[in-house]
Amino acid sequence: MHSSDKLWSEPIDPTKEHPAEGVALLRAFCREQAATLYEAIRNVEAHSPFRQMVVPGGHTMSVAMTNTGTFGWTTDRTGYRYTTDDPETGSPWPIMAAPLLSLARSAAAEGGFADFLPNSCLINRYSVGARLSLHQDKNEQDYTHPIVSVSLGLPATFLLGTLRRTETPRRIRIEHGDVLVWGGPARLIFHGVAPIAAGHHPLTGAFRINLTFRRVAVSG
Ligand SMILES: O=C(O)CCC(=O)C(=O)O
Ligand SMILES: [Fe+2]
Repeated sequence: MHSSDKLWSEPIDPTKEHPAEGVALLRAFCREQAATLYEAIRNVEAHSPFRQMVVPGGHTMSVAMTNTGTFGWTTDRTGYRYTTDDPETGSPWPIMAAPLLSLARSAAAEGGFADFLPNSCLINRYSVGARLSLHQDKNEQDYTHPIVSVSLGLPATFLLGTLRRTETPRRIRIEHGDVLVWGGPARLIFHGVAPIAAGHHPLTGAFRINLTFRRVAVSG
């Protein structure tokens, strides 16, 4: 039996950890709603498919991405940006579904950031071997709002760094249903994801899915 097969019958025991100042790790916070969240993701994917984007250096990312919300994060050879339209379809990014928005808001509040109103949700899909190198989230222009980062499906090793790129990040195992919230003094921490190990998850199959909710400055 896969260890992940047990997930649905295990008692839900959410716990809150504070791995660093301004960082909250909400264990199993959205496990009960995972199927509803995943349905919303599948609906986004039907309109704006996952795609592997190219970074300015010319390298193709191993993570496949799409977006939901008013603004979607994209990259191509010319740089990183937020757009209101999906460059692949020419249509606006799909509207953020109510269960996604309410999860982001409640997780932020639980993490100490009341009244978070995200207008962007980047959906990252990791297959075996996919990774995200150490980076800061700094394309949003207004850093008073936190980041809410939701994990579904296969587990991952999250690399939790500090405000300095050269400091060795802590390795934190993140599981299906866990939510990480960071902001305030931690808003610009370096972070990343180690290569995903092969596995099978009853909800997402061969993938890990991450939802990264942000509030992007509307003008400027
Ligand atoms: O997949 C994750 O857990 C992190 C994603 C992330 O850091 C990002 O999309 O900026
Ligand atoms: Fe990030």
